Amino acid sequence: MGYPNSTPPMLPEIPKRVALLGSTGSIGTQALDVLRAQPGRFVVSALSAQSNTDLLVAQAREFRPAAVVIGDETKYAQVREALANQPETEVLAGAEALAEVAGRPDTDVVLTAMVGYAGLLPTVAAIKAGHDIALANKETLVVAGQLITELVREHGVKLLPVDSEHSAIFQCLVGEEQNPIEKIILTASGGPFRGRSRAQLAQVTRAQALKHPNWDMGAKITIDSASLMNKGLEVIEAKWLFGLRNEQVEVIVHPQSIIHSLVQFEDGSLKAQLGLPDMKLPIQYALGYPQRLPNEFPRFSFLDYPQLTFEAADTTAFRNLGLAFEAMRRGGNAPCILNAANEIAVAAFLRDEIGFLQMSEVVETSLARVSYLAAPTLADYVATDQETRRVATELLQTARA
Ligand SMILES: NC(=O)C1=CN([C@@H]2O[C@H](COP(=O)(O)OP(=O)(O)OC[C@H]3O[C@@H](n4cnc5c(N)ncnc54)[C@H](OP(=O)(O)O)[C@@H]3O)[C@@H](O)[C@H]2O)C=CC1
Ligand SMILES: CC(=O)[C@@H](O)[C@H](O)COP(=O)(O)O
Ligand SMILES: [Mn+2]
Repeated sequence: MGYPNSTPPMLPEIPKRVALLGSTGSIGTQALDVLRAQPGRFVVSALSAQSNTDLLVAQAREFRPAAVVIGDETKYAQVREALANQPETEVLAGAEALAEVAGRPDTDVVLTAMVGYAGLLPTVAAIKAGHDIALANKETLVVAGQLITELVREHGVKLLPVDSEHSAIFQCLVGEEQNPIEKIILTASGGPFRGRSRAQLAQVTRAQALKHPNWDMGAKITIDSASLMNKGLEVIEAKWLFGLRNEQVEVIVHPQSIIHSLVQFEDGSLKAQLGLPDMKLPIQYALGYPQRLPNEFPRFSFLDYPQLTFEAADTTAFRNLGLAFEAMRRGGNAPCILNAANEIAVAAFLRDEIGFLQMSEVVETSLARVSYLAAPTLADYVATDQETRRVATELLQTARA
């Protein structure tokens, strides 16, 4: 007996064409592992990196996409030369080329695995071209959630979450189309500094912040996890992905990162998705959707995790989570300001220029200083991002002087 109305999983007749933007990063390389393990189901139409030319070239040689984009234009010649004997792969450079490639017609789904605000314009181009989006780049929805979700509806494309919590919620919602959500509960690991006071957080180092207890991720998101800004960004991401009112999104700290998130329906029933902390599953689910593809990923055992624990998030010590909730409630361009200021602050922390707590100060002051817009256009978001980066950079310079 199978499920009612079920059909057996079948190989698609034509492989799905995947444009993988940010292919050299943590999500990008894991996505290529997923594709490699599913021969015949997927082909890679495009790959991109910002500066890691060696890995981008190696990936291009293996996957033979129609296009590769190197973000850093000074590295164009190096990539072009390395791929000179591969005429089927066009080499391009720069941010505009990335958006142009994201909108090419030789693609079915664009996996946005680049980090930061840089995800916004390629995602807009991909949606306008009618491509489904496998969204790892949460900053896109934080910056411009309303605009992106309107574009998604207008162009009739799918917005498939890759972020583990949002994938969990998405998986819980399959088959529940008739049933409104009462609330969602996003789980947070609490990061490496869970339980620390503000006085203790003032002393933590970059090296400590880069050691996430459960996940191996890129540097920016790892710092965001340590400061709980990651959870704040995910709250805003969830609001837009699932069409929720602000008060329908909650956060609970769950240090083991086994329950990836939960949905509560109007009858009080809670559904959760569980698994080991491994991004390959949400990446594969988004790319294979609606199919669950067989794989060899390690399996979860309850006996290895006899205790799954929960606690409240400390928004006094971890100011960023409260700031993100405030930005979500203000709406308009406030989340865009939050995001840009945070990107500047995290980069400064990673350069050892500011302390851990100063990151929240930069975000809070930027939110107070940059002009608020209630109904921003795409051009307004671009301008807000630039203005906030200028303000946040000035704040850092003043603090150093
Ligand atoms: N890592 C994870 O487990 C998870 C990540 N995410 C989200 O996925 C996204 C990617 O994260 P992650 O893989 O960890 O990040 P990484 O830093 O590991 O990788 C980022 C990728 O984006 C490229 N890149 C960097 N800057 C730019 C730019 N300005 N324009 C275009 N491309 C750029 C990098 O190229 P290069 O290598 O050349 O620098 C690299 O390919 C983020 O939005 C993150 O929040 C969400 C859930 C989990
Ligand atoms: C893997 C993933 O989705 C990350 O966003 C993860 O959620 C980070 O963990 P915390 O932010 O909960 O520490
Ligand atoms: Mn996440």
